[in-house]
Amino acid sequence: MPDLSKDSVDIPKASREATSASTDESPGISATDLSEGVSEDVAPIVDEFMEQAAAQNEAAADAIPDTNSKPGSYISFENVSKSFGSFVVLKDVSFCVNSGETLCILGRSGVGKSVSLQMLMGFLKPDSGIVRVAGEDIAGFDEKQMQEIRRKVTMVFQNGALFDSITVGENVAFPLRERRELAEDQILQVSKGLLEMVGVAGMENLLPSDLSTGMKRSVAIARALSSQPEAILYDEPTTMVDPLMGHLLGDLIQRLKHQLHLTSIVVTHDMRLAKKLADRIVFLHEGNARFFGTMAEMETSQDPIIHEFLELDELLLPS
Ligand SMILES: Nc1ncnc2c1ncn2[C@@H]1O[C@H](COP(=O)(O)OP(=O)(O)OP(=O)(O)O)[C@@H](O)[C@H]1O
Repeated sequence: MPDLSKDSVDIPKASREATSASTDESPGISATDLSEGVSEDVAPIVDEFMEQAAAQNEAAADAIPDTNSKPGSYISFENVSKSFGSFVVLKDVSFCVNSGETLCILGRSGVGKSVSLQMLMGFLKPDSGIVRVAGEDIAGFDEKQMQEIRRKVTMVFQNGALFDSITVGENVAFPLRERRELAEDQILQVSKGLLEMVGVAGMENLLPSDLSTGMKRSVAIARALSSQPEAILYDEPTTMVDPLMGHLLGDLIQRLKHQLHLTSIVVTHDMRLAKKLADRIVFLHEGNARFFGTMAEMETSQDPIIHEFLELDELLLPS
């Protein structure tokens, strides 16, 4: 099996405290289970690539400084405010995501969900408050420092944001080529395997314009994985796709979390997805983080605004 690591680092097995609040942990699953269904010729290299990513993510979690003797959050908003002119979008908003956990950001249209993601990526700056990513306060970061953060935290946009003029395979290979750590044949094998893993096998030679919305999103996830990120931010991953594709994308995000110890933030209107994925939820309403807690806590909340939101969802999407 090829040694994928340029600087072969002996990463210690993570000994950190388990911080996940979810009830569906799958401790028996390893990174290699992700390559189930990947063709035999590329499975070994994909397994090794994924094991390397999982080990890096465990080491990254260990590297987050503790806060008050507790494991620190990988991502947090601390009293963040953001306005455009006189229009206040976020007012003193706080929430956090621990390493390996999934946070879902919920709320009606226009409450600042996408603005929050853009601040985490450094595309927008907060007016006040602290935005912490990978444990670091990024408020004062310049573009070069943000590029370093974007190596660790990547975003999957609604439209996939693929490069239109190059093939699907080249899109997925792009981050691998940039890193210059693999030989060309290894790059092709990893790209092929990642596409098979996310359910779009054999599409390497197509252009993004040949794909459906759901397929573009799957390819965008494969491209995100090829950069071995520590965290992925998903903007409305199941919007505008059919229920089956939505289900497949949800399952994929879930498997990546468990098998790669990926930290995830999912902006969604899809309560079924939130129920499936969220360790915690932040519910934005009129500029405030109206609720921050688990789905079970949200469902038993006495807050009339939360009630109304959940009831409306039941009406629109009866189970
Ligand atoms: N760059 C910008 N300049 C001015 N206003 C902006 C900018 N970006 C976002 N806004 C405004 O901020 C508000 C929040 O936008 P945002 O896209 O975060 O909403 P959202 O919660 O993601 O909504 P949706 O669920 O409809 O996508 C909106 O009123 C939007 O018009």
